Amino acid sequence: MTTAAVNGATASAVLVLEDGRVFGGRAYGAVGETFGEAVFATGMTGYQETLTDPSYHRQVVVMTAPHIGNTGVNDEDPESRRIWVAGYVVRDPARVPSNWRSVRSLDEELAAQGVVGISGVDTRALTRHLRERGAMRAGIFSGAALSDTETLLTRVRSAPVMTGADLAAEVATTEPYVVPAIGRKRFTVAAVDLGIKGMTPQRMAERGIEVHVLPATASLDEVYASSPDGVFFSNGPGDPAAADHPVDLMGGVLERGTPLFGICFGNQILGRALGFGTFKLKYGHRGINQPVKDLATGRVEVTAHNHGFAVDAPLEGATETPHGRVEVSHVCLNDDVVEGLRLLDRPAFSVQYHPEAAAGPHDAAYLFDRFAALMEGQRA
Ligand SMILES: NC(=O)CC[C@H](N)C(=O)O
Repeated sequence: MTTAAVNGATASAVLVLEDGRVFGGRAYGAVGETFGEAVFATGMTGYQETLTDPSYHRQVVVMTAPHIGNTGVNDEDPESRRIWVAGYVVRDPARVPSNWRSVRSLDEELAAQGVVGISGVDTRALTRHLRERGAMRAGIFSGAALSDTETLLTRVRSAPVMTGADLAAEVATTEPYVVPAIGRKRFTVAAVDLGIKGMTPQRMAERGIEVHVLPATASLDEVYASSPDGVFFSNGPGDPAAADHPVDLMGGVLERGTPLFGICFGNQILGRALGFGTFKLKYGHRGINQPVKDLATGRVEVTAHNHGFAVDAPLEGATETPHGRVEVSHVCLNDDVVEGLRLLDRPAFSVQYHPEAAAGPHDAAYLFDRFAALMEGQRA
């Protein structure tokens, strides 16, 4: 086996961070090399949903939970058609997966999909490093890709950065498709796919909504082709500051006054469409137990998050925008980051977190009901 030197010891795979820190481990999943932004995710469960969330495109995901792969891989839990993470970092992979739904091991699945990973990493030290220094570029190298640290570091430092990356169209559907309502059809929604997770249209379908999922590049005419009762903007990868087309598209929807709902990237797009800026968080929110406060009710929800950027808006009071007044509706109790926006003069709102909860707690499922109520209200 090819080995590389890390702190005088040998390793069959290395993780090289752009600031020069190197972690040794063993090849996990596919053997080779990969580059991306190193970020940590704290969910104790739901690794399949994490791996297949298109918002993780171009990111090297570090799992803080020490045992990964225990329940293997099943064919029901993926949130999209493939694994999107650019690389995967774990401490202690399951040797023998065990679950009634499991059809193969995670190691096999990563290898089959060509996802380069590394195991045996001191993920606590790595997470503390990323928390202190911030998310940064990284490379994982194993097999023939191993080389001296200087060479690998030069390559990591020439990989693309996340800031300014316009990635939605790389992961979104290229063809429109329809997710039928379950039971009686009550509403039609046009959903702009910026990297949508499969559970999102599912949660709408469960509420009698027929969802017309459209490519990220859809025009305003295409959005309105199905005569929708509401328009939805999904989660997705990349920097919202680079997502000019979705911002323009949303501006058109706001002008028409159609009920509007956005999740995660969709919240950042709403922020921009209203004239707010967005900024990069030092290390982001990625996990399934983040406390969020609904400022209108004072109620605290435990929620799923996956975001590295945030909207820059005042937490208190209403702000005048070209589309009427807006207020921050939700805030993260860990760090006061904006977690939701609500327009006061238009039927439009969005959240930075994940009410579809795949994986994660279902505290925020009421937001899909709120969207249905907005559409009901417009009809009356
Ligand atoms: N899950 C998402 O929609 C993520 C949005 C954006 N790419 C961010 O990292 O903040």
